[in-house]
Amino acid sequence: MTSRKVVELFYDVVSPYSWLGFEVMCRYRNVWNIDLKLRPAFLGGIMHGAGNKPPGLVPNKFSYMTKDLHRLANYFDVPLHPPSDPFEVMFQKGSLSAMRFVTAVQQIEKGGDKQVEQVSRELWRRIWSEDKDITQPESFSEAAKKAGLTDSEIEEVLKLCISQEVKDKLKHTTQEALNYGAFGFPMLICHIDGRPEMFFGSDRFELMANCIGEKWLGPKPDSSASKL
Ligand SMILES: N[C@@H](CCC(=O)N[C@@H](CS)C(=O)NCC(=O)O)C(=O)O
Repeated sequence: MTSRKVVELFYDVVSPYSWLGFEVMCRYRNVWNIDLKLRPAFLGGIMHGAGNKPPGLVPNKFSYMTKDLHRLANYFDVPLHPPSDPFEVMFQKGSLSAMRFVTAVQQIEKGGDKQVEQVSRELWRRIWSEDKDITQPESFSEAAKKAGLTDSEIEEVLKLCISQEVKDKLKHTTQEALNYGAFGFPMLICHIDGRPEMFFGSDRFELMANCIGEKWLGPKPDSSASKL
């Protein structure tokens, strides 16, 4: 039996704070004694289901977040640059089809989650670094190609992502996040002694490390400290 603690990361590529949390967890997955599970979900469904509103809709929060994200991009060393029209990108175009695409990638990936990791990263790069579209099939193809999927895998995923099976899977994961108490992303669930402990945000790693008996070594832990 493994002694690794299971840590689930619920995220949506529309969320810049999720990108930060995602990169940190990917850096720590071989440093901490954890089994990281990537849980792509739909932030719009979380907001609706939890009766919450995106923080960017409050003007003062929006201008604070713009500065905050600039500082955090440097601190975490993630190439985050807001799109020219964040409102259009986040609230009009949204991420439903993108998250169905990521869900479909997870569905076809057998053994590990390298492809889900790379495709998620490429979609974040498009929306939150390069100001590119993440709603059209051509955009998904480009992201998946950069992530290393073959042409036939991309064709399969593009078919799968409009299927009822994938729509239901994304709904189900989003509902699981709500059941854990989600009201926003990123959300991390640490399974400690059979109990799920929930952490919200990319700014709770020090506390989370303390709860799982690990050390927070800053945003870029030396991978030579790996326990593997
Ligand atoms: N303090 C958190 C903020 C995270 C955050 O604002 N996430 C947004 C999505 S990008 C959200 O879902 N917010 C819900 C809320 O603040 O209630 C962090 O540093 O990561």
